[in-house]
Amino acid sequence: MATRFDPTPDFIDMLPPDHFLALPRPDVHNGPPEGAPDTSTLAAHDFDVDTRTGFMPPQPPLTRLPENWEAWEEILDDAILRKLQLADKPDLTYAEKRRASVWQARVRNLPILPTVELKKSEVLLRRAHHVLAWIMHYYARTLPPTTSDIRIPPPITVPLLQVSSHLQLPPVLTYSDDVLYNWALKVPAPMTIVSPAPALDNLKCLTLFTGTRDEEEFYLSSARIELRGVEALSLMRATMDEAFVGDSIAIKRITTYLHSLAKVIGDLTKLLLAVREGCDPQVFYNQIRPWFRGADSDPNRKWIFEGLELDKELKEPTELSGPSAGQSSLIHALDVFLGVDRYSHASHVTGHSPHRPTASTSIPPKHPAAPVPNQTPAAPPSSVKPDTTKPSVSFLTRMQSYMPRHHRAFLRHLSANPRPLRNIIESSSDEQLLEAYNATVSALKVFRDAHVRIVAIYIVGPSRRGGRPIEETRGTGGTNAIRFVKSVRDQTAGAIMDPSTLSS
Ligand code: HEM
Repeated sequence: MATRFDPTPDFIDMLPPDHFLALPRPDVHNGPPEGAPDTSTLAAHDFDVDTRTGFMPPQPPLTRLPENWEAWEEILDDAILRKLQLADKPDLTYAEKRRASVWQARVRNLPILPTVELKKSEVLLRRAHHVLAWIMHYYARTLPPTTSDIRIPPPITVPLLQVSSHLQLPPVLTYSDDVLYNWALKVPAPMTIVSPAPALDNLKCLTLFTGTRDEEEFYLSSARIELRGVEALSLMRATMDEAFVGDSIAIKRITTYLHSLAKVIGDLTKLLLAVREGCDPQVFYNQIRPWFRGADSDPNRKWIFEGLELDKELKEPTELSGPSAGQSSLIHALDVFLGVDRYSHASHVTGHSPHRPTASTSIPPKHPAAPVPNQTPAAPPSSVKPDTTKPSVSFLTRMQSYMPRHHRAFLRHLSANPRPLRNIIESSSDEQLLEAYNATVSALKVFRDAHVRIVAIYIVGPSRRGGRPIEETRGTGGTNAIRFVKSVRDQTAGAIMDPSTLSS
């Protein structure tokens, strides 16, 4: 959001103590000495949020690691080339089984490549996480369903856990691997000093499990939402600037910004629904989605990370949900900015079925490298019955630990806004401002209405055809899918403000 520049220690000293550039970077491992700026990424100082591409990187992500790590790239290429199939595919042939087992043996025989040199570059680390997590999901999902445990071999465990620890991400495929850092331009951009934002129809993906257009469109629908959402981020920033001024002109401007924000959210809804144009629900449910499943989706098999003893710094991972767009920082940012998060992220919105807890319900949300952010006090609307399941951390809060650490820091910064929007509305007694706020929250609720429809089309419908009961239909993030997305939608509606809350 902030313009990029190169802060020097002198500059840092001149900043007010609460300025975001002066804030400590609590989530950086082995960071710079106290008081010195962190230059571990080009964009560290602006939370890696770009004015043109938002939470997506401004340059297309790295497509291949340097030669030292070519063995990982090759084994991923090989998985794609062999067209590896899901082990629980109903009509799996002998040849397909054989291809998978030969590939798995290659993975087990890989050398354990050192990761020290990767740690010099955020871009290398991201690509390494992408490649290793992709290999791990290929490996786990091609193991015969009869295998008692899913054992991840040391050549994957050791580097994946090292890289993940450095990035402060769980060692599993995340939204950043399959959306944020999984794109390239179809037609290369013209050479200019500042590259323009990619056009929404000029994107393709780098890595796919199935090679289908359906899978590519599934990831790209989120990528397009991220890019269209950039205007939302700039409207948030403009609103926060006006809130600082706080006079009647500022209130009028905020009113206009909120109406614009409602329109942007309307566009996000259209982009979400457009996933139906390129991604077939049956293909999604039966061929694509099973690749994403993390440990949460394996209640009867344990995931065992072999080789932990080879590096004493490594710890048994606890956060192992599959990737979910619930990890999109953009949607979280909208929630936080609008003050909807105290409803949608409330601790009872866990997404878990009370009678059938998932593996993750027993996992405390304490991935050491990815701390779960503080909870805002829950304020559920009276019409929504709280879920009585145990875990006290909401699904959405837990999903923040799967986001790139700079984006997590951005959300934390946004939550610490000293002039929260709802307070401004309550104290302004301005009916037009209230109307604009409610229109924006309603637009977000409409987005979530559409999302409920998408989950019904892509998960509930196909699962019914397969004869599985709706109550057992899980999201890749481990939630009881339809029940959870409906609950977040209802909580969003609960944030609409009653005119009687205005001070007279
Ligand atoms: C075929 C397309 C999609 C399907 C089937 C789908 C499915 C789901 C499911 C099952 C969940 C529950 C959480 C979990 O266990 O993973 C979820 C959550 C979520 N999804 Fe999607 N999703 C789709 C597309 C998208 C897109 C394009 C976005 C926008 C970036 C999005 C944003 C979210 C968000 C923000 C949540 C958390 C709940 C909320 O805040 O409302 N989804 N999705």
